[in-house]
Amino acid sequence: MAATFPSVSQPSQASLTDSPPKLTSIKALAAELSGLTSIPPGYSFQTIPNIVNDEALSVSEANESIPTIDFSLLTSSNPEERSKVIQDLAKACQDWGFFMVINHGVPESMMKAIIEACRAFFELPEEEKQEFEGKHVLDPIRCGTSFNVSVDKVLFWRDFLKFFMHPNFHSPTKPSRLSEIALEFSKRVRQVAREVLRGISESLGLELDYIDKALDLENGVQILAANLYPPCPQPELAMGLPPHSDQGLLTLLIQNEIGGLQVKHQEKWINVNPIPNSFLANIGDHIEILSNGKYKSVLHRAVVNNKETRISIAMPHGPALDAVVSPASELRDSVSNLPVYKAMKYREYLEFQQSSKLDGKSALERIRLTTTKDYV
Ligand SMILES: O=C(O)CCC(=O)C(=O)O
Ligand SMILES: [Fe+2]
Repeated sequence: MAATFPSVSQPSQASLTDSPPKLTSIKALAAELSGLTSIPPGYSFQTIPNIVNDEALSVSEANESIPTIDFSLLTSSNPEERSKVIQDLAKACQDWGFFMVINHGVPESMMKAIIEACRAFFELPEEEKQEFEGKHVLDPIRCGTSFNVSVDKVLFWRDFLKFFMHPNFHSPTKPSRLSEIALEFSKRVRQVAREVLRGISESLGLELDYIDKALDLENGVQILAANLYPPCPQPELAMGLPPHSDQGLLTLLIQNEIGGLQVKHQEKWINVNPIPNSFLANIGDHIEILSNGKYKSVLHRAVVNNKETRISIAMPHGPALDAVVSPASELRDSVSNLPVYKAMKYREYLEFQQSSKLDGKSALERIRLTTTKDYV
């Protein structure tokens, strides 16, 4: 659907004409607003509890305690090194759900090239980007603004481009170099994700290839989700992306040098500034389901700033669309042996999460089994 902004979102004191232009991206709106000091009311979370108000008070400046995983040790032939990194991974997943992956072997030049190619996509004329405006969450290529303009009550200060890179590779045809760069990059990143998932499998006490086989990762879904957050005149009132967890198994994220990602850890928002040339990895809802809650997906959000454009590229890696995900029987509670989550096809979960309001961990809560009648 075309993202025609509601009239409330038009800038009140802007030099816009009486019939407001059809703005389809926050990039276009930010350009319209240039030189102004306030945002349109349709972007203000000021009156919405728990979004920008009280939680902003507890932002911690430090990110040094976010764990680091040395990827090269995951493929080490030295059993001691391997067992140490599996323990590190178990601790990172249990304590944080987030970790930085270093020494992963993906060339830095490739990481920079994909960020620049996505930036070039966002800089295309609005009409050209609209060719790639998907209608359905499972459309292989989709760009737009906010999260889901048909359900977002307040709009997010964010444009996005999403495309499926696996099991079938898709990519916008413009700018011309994007497709070639994304194809090569997707293969390299997928190898990293699968190796980390093998490590996670082992760290849970499962067979190395348990996740791979149980969830048919040969046909696993790999998406590239590029996010653009232009400078915002009132960053304290707006939000790039609200608190949410990711749906897949493992997301690998890269970004330009501008901060904005915050991770919720022990009831505090922690600013994350990834180490250059690393991937920021996080556990998605489907690891929480598979591990029956032993590893939990973690809330994170993107805040905006008034100085520079931030670009991030999140690459969620999930099960195959038709894989049914349920808690591994090996990991169920040893006393009651009950699964905590309902079994569900990945496709259905994706449709649900992506078509509703992005709201914390509400998608996962929907399949949580809480009463004995749930089990019959
Ligand atoms: O921009 C960011 O750092 C966060 C992006 C994100 O959480 C997502 O795309 O799921
Ligand atoms: Fe996310």
